[in-house]
Amino acid sequence: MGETQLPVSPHVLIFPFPAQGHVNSMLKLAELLCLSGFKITYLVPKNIHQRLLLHTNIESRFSQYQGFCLQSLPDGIYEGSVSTGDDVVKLCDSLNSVAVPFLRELLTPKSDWNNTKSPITTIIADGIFSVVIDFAQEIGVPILYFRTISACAFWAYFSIHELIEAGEIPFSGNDMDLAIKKVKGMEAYLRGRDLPSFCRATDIGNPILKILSKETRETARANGLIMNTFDDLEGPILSQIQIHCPNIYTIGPLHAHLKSRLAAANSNSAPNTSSNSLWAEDRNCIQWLDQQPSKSVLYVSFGSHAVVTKEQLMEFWQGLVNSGVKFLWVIRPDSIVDQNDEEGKSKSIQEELEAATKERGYMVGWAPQEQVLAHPAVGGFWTHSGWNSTLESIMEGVPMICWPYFADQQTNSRFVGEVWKIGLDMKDTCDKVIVEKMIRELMVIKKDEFLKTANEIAKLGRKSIEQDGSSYCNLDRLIQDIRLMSNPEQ
Ligand SMILES: O=c1ccn([C@@H]2O[C@H](COP(=O)(O)OP(=O)(O)O[C@H]3O[C@H](CO)[C@@H](O)[C@H](O)[C@H]3O)[C@@H](O)[C@H]2O)c(=O)[nH]1
Ligand SMILES: C[C@H]1CC[C@@H]2C(C(=O)O)=CO[C@@H](O)[C@@H]21
Repeated sequence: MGETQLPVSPHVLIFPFPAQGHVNSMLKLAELLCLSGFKITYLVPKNIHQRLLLHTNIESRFSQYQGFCLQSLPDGIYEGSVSTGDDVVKLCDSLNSVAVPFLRELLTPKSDWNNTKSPITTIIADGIFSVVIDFAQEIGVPILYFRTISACAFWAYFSIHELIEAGEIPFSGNDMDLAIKKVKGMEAYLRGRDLPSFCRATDIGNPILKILSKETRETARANGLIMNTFDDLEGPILSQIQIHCPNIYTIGPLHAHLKSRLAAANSNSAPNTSSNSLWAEDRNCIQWLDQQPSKSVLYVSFGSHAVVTKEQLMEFWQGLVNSGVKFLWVIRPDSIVDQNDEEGKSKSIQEELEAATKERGYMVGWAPQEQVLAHPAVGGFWTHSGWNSTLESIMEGVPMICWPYFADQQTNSRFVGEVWKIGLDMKDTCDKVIVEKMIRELMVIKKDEFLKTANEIAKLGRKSIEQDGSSYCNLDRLIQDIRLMSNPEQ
């Protein structure tokens, strides 16, 4: 009589690019998979590991799931700021050289780690780590990619090859408004200035342009592509991507999807906060918001990489104050660039602004953003158009002013302004006069119009994560596929 084998329990290794926007969404996915009983090993550099322990409730949150392990990478990974293409290259290079040898040692059948844990049955790697595809194929473990950006930005990156071939990049003149024709499906509205910022390089040998173009093309080699978006938002672009990467799981917006699945698992009681912040959140701003009228406050935040000069900061501040609209402004401690040599001076500028702002606004170093955007007093979001921020704003029906800083943000902001029509794209030139004009347009002159469209899209987003919605079904399919990967014979 043959022995019946017990099904192997899925154990997923999740490996995000070590930056706030990536760690955040991939940790939300980790928790969703934990809810299905999967074991998860979540791999981050030591500095990110420490910051998660310091600023979030990750330990208590994940203690309810058996088999969640926050695993540190060894030393040798670039820990400096990531605000330019060169910084990104340094970080990618260090990860590529440290991570694979470490994984090889960790996952070797004889390692102590492997003997105390069950074997890894699937790897989910950030969609810019093709070295991990090579490694996964070498050890025979299925690999899924998770690209944390929008489908529209992904598709623009994917098309860099065609853009170069057609001579659309590098740009031949100074006209950034010239229509771009070689990103299929976006011919009607994409201009040079809307391509991911690294496409502005004057030389096709530019390292970050080469890396992101190559890494994006490699996606087709993974067993599937997970995306934090929903079909009703980016359907036509997803169809373009699907021609090259047929197995796509659109399961977003992940922050809202996790909230709703946690509520269902806990019989609808409000879930604990799932903050994944790498900075300490200043929660006092919620009390300040409680005192403001409905939809009256503009929330201002530029995410985790953007930096501004002192001059830019002053222009922004004057535009904000002149608009007459109240604001809640996040100024990250490390976000003013000329701080290094004159730290005392910049600090005093920040303090000066804070003192002068008391009448009209409130400033914090880092906010509980999801809660802020859900607050009834918030009527607009001046954002850098990072993809998590964009999705969080969309789900709360909050219209946006976009000031894209780098990478995918240039493309996201075009979609917000021109395709979804839920905000204004303020890219490239933004002095105090433009800032004031944009704020008044969003928060006063066209307020009702923007709120109406934003609410319509928010409704579609909510529908996608309800039972039988597209993202809900795709997450179930992903869970099912990971189970099958663990038990290929069944
Ligand atoms: O005061 C703050 C500011 C931000 N956040 C959170 O931090 C995250 C920021 O993510 P995102 O809006 O995506 O911006 P970045 O941190 O800049 O994200 C990087 O990663 C994203 C996903 O790949 C890209 O879209 C961006 O361009 C890239 O800069 C969001 O979840 C916010 O809720 C806070 O909790 N408090
Ligand atoms: C620092 C940025 C370079 C590329 C990464 C990215 C992507 O997936 O293309 C998006 O935003 C960033 O955090 C990364």
